[in-house]
Amino acid sequence: MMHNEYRIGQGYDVHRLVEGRPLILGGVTIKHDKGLYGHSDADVLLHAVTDALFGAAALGDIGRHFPDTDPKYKGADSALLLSEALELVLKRGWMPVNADCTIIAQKPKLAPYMEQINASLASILRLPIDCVNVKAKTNELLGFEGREEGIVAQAVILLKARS
Ligand SMILES: Nc1ccn([C@@H]2O[C@H](COP(=O)(O)O)[C@@H](O)[C@H]2O)c(=O)n1
Ligand SMILES: C[C@@]1(CO)OP(=O)(O)OP(=O)(O)OC[C@H]1O
Repeated sequence: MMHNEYRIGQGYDVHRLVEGRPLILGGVTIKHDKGLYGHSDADVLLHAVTDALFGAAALGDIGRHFPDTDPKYKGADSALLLSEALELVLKRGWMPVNADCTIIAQKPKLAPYMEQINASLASILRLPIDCVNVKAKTNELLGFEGREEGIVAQAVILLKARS
């Protein structure tokens, strides 16, 4: 039984930028000389969105459901993990209303990829395109993001009771 009709959740993730890895953001491969390091495909945006989903449904966090000690998740496609997270949330009686996200990346310029990233995220979340918004910011050369040592993603998701 639902006590509230709506729930909000937020997610955060960071991954290191290293040479010799692809850069995948929101399920989209971005042309760049470095990529994100992780046990999985290190899709920092999808990890933040997954945590926002789990948070809104009070289901814990991504590491609880998909532990980084499990060889099963080595090189895992984070789009599949987010789809699994969505199934759990739907089974709990919730459905996403909208998602709003920010990627903090000094480089590369993400504007040319934004339409594709939004479409990819909307498809994984099974939401209309106008219910998903991804923004990009540099960090004005400040801190580890500004030094291009890593990329951060933040996400907020609203859930609505299905019944
Ligand atoms: N990796 C990025 C970062 C930013 N953008 C776009 O540039 C705009 C200005 O960013 P500032 O950090 O200088 O405020 C931002 O609103 C994005 O449209 C980008 O495409 N890729
Ligand atoms: C999905 C997982 C699985 O190993 O991906 P990682 O690449 O380890 O990324 P991180 O955001 O550090 O933690 C989430 C993990 O559960």
